[in-house]
Amino acid sequence: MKKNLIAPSVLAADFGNLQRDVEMINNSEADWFHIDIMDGVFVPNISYGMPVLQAIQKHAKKTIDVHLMIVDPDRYIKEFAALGATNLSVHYEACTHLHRTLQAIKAEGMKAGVAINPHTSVDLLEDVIKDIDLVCMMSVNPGFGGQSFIENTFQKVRKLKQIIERNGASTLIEVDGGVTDKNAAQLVDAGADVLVAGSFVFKAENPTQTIKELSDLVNS
Ligand SMILES: O=C(CO)[C@@H](O)[C@H](O)COP(=O)(O)O
Repeated sequence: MKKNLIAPSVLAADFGNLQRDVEMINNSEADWFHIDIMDGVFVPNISYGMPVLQAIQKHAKKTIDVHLMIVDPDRYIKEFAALGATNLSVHYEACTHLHRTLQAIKAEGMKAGVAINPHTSVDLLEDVIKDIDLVCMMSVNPGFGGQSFIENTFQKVRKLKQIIERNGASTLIEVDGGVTDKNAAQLVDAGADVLVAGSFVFKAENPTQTIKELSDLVNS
């Protein structure tokens, strides 16, 4: 049976205690670190950039999954590779030559991801699906943590799973935004492989236990 993965979103961590929260993820049953990079242009918020990722990377002992919410992401592919990113996801809506961008990410030794906004149809990925290692499906409008999950995501995940299977691709489906214990099992049933959770983990009284419960819920 495949393992469904949990990726806590560091955006919801306590930046005053960042090393503590990184160690919490290291010592938990989480699988990946999810890192949100926002430029204030592609999305109406600015998160953090290279120096913070460098600080996280110094202590992180798991896969570093970087989600770029920036315009013209090609400019920074080499830098994210040098900073230790394992996966690099660019937004479909931010790329003019998506296929070329995916090749450039892979050429730097990273897994190539494509993030899609809630309004973007999964059908647009069919012709490039075999080149995508990971689809980061946004289940909120990107830019902020703590938003409510958009229910239409379930049918998008099902449809994307069909596209992946029809094309014999091995693309992982990651769902990002508003993930909780209320929708996690249904997302995995629909075909999701990776669940990103920010507020649900970091606002919990016991984040380590919450990660374990979420992982158990989708791996039982
Ligand atoms: O990319 C984003 C937001 O743009 C997400 O990764 C959020 O950080 C997830 O946070 P929650 O919705 O789980 O609080």
